Amino acid sequence: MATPAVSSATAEYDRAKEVKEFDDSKIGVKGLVDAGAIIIPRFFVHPPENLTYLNSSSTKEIPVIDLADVNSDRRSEIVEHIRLASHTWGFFQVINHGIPTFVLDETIAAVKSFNEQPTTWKSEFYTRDQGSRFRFATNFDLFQSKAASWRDTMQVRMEKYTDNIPATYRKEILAWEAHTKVLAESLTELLSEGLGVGSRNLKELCCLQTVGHYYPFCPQPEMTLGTASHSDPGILTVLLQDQIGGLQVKHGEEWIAVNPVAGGLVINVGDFFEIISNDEYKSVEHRVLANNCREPRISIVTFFSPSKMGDTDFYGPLPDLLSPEKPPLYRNFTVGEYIGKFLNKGLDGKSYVDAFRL
Ligand SMILES: O=C(O)CCC(=O)C(=O)O
Ligand SMILES: [Fe+2]
Repeated sequence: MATPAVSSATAEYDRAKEVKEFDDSKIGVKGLVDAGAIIIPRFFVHPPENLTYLNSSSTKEIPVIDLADVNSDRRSEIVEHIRLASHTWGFFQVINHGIPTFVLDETIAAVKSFNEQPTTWKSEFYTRDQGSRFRFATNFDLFQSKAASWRDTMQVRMEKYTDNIPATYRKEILAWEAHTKVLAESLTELLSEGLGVGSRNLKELCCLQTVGHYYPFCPQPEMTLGTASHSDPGILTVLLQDQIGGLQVKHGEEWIAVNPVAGGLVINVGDFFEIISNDEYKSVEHRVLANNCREPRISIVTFFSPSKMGDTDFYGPLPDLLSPEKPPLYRNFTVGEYIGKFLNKGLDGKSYVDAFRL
């Protein structure tokens, strides 16, 4: 008797069960590696269309911008450099940004150390509870995405209280956030100058959220990703990576490696900035390859997002940028409407800005 074909519904069911078992184990991807996995669970396998150009051979590089003389008569030159980078790439790196090297090193060390604590201790923090100020989990979109990615993430939600951050790492994370906030404000100013609009509105707009990613060695790096392709939803992102590499940014049809620059930070424009700049700045898709090194890859990412999230707080292209020749390219919308779309679908390769395009 012929074996009945497995219906896709059954396959979906099995997948859901396996994902849940993994999530319930609270061991994270690192736990799988520690247990000696040489084959990745099938729910981590990405479809071929996600895995194109994994070994990108392009020699192009995103711009590296030196901020050392930002308060000298070179300022307008730097503003133009940043404007152009944000327009054509949506990504650039900064050096001499004012954050001391020891702060960068200690932040990376703290995230590494947290992830390398015994699984039983770490699993106490493993949760998907959005209300929790400090948490740890494999992929925030594990249950929404079509394929899981080979990384674990700790997430800090900054508010008045910081006592949920484990004491051992509190000092490092708070120092990183304090420094990054100053840098992001100064970048927002430079980006506003590039648009020819005042920066006050944007500065007031921002609240921040930090994640620390841990990409352990992946035994089958050609079958999965570390982070699936996406664009960041917020205004601006500041990203600190160690020396392993693997971050790639989409440029036309190509994937370009964002190679680590010693002491540098990666800056990228988020979807909100693309919209309020009326497409002057681009929010660009990026992804991280599954790590094929024995050494884990660590990155710390701080997202600056609109803080006013009420039902009556509308966002859209900045009125100063509009004229009869330059009509708005987007309708106005609330942050809630936007984030709802993001959380429902997870990282699925493209941004949601088109949902608001006129
Ligand atoms: O780990 C990285 O380098 C990038 C992560 C990322 O794109 C994100 O968290 O939005
Ligand atoms: Fe991102």
